[in-house]
Amino acid sequence: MMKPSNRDNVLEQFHSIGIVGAGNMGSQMSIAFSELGLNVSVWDVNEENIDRLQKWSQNNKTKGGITGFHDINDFVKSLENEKRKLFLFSISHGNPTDSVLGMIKSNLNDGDIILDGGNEDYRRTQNRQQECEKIGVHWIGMGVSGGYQAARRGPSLSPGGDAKALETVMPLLELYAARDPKGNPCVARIGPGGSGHYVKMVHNGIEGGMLSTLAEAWSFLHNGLDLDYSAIADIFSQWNDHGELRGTYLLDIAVDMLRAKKPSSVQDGEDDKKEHYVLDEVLDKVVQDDDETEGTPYWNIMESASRHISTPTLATAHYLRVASGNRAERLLAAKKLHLPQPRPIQEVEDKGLIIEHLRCAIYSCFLASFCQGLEMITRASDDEDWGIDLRQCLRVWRGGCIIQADGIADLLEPVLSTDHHWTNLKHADEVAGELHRTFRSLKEIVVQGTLSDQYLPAISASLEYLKYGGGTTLPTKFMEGQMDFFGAHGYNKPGVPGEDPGPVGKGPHHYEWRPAKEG
Ligand SMILES: NC(=O)C1=CN([C@@H]2O[C@H](COP(=O)(O)OP(=O)(O)OC[C@H]3O[C@@H](n4cnc5c(N)ncnc54)[C@H](OP(=O)(O)O)[C@@H]3O)[C@@H](O)[C@H]2O)C=CC1
Ligand SMILES: O=C(CO)[C@H](O)[C@H](O)COP(=O)(O)O
Repeated sequence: MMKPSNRDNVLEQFHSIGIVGAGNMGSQMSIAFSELGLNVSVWDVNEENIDRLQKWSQNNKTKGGITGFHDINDFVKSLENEKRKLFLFSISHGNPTDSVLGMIKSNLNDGDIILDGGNEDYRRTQNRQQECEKIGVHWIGMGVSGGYQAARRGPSLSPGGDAKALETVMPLLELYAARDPKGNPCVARIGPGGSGHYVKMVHNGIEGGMLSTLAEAWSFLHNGLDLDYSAIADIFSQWNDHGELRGTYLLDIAVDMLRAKKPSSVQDGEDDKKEHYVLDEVLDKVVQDDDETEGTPYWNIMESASRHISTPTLATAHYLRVASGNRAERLLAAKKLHLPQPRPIQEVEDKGLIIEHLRCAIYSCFLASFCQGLEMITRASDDEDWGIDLRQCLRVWRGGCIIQADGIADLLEPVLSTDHHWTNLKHADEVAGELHRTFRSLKEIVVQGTLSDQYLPAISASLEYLKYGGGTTLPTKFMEGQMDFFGAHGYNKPGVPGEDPGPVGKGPHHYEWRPAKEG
């Protein structure tokens, strides 16, 4: 935990910060930094956002104060008195970020630092780093996790970029970041280049796998076991309290979400003394990405495919979202397909036992999501020479972020604390032991769920991931034969040294399975 004297030292170095963007995240970051004692200047292309924040600041005095600007040049000028200007961007990724950089670039000086706290494709981050380097400015791609509330009380941060610039800003970031249960700040220097944004992208991939698994579990309990929201909230609360799923942020918020009720209005067709669950006014459409407002799950899929990492839980979670987003198309397909809908599981002898299987299955899927994500990070770090230490990723994810899962972090911490270079976490005895132990439950849930037509995309993808990711004789033997038949792609032979198992590489053998007809 940072001592008060350290805090004063930090504030001696950083008097002010310029925040670009006053939307969900930027507005709360502005308040947080002014509460820490910095003078906050803030600009947003959307003037209403600035006016709203300015009004808040007039009614709520903070230590440092907040000054909103409509004019971007005045905004940059307000930071001129500092030894170096420090900016924090929190706006839409891609072209909007490029356009704002373009607007302020001529007013930047050698030594200025820009923290990009939005989500971003790491390659675009690296392009900006190169562009800024030419004028001595440091662009740091910084993953920020925990949502708008954490942006105010302290998020989990994964900054990546120039080592010296990172060293400069770390004391301030440590002051701002969330704390883990031991009081350590959830921020670490991830590495050079776009490594920080890469790690945040993977965080969001794991987040997707966990979100889908939990949504499927909620539906299983509600439709398959006929439990009401209040009963499901109680179950989630127990799971979050102790055992392998303890300290899982998404379970924690699920409990409150399942209990949230509001008065029904006359427009709802109810009399105004009645209440309804807020969840019941939420449609099943997840539209981010479908409407181009996000990119992280999509980047995850592209990344895992291009780096040859099998990430079915993360990918399938995203495809569920995509299918959910286009509800009109889905409803039309439903009319044509006439498929059975999720229904109560028949002849349940022991509901408690199924619920316990479900708990273990969720744990297995969460663990599978972490394995897939961490494997992506290792591969990218090796390819890009980033030297990412997985322990630091885990440290950043210990508190304040969406994928906080104390039980899983406690399992992974000793594994990652060894010097072993983990390219595949299923090779770790502790992880493999847990995946083995929970496998039967995972299978049981997929079987029971399939028989009663539950939705199980991430859960069944995790089961298959474990089956084929740890399989000894896959059906791909047949696939490889067919590919050699039609494409002369070559194959490796069983039991031949250098081929079995051999490196990942094209086999030297070809067979004329059906000799071509002459003439
Ligand atoms: N919400 C969350 O939980 C988290 C979000 N993030 C990331 O943080 C960033 C901000 O997210 P959030 O605050 O939720 O988003 P908001 O939509 O609330 O805010 C985005 C801001 O960017 C502005 N913007 C859009 N286009 C441009 C442009 N061309 N030039 C300048 N500004 C522009 C928007 O203005 P306008 O209103 O006019 O569109 C808005 O003020 C995103 O990159 C997001 O991925 C990261 C972690 C968590
Ligand atoms: O970054 C986040 C959380 O960590 C944001 O909430 C983000 O908007 C989530 O959306 P997506 O799943 O589309 O990335």
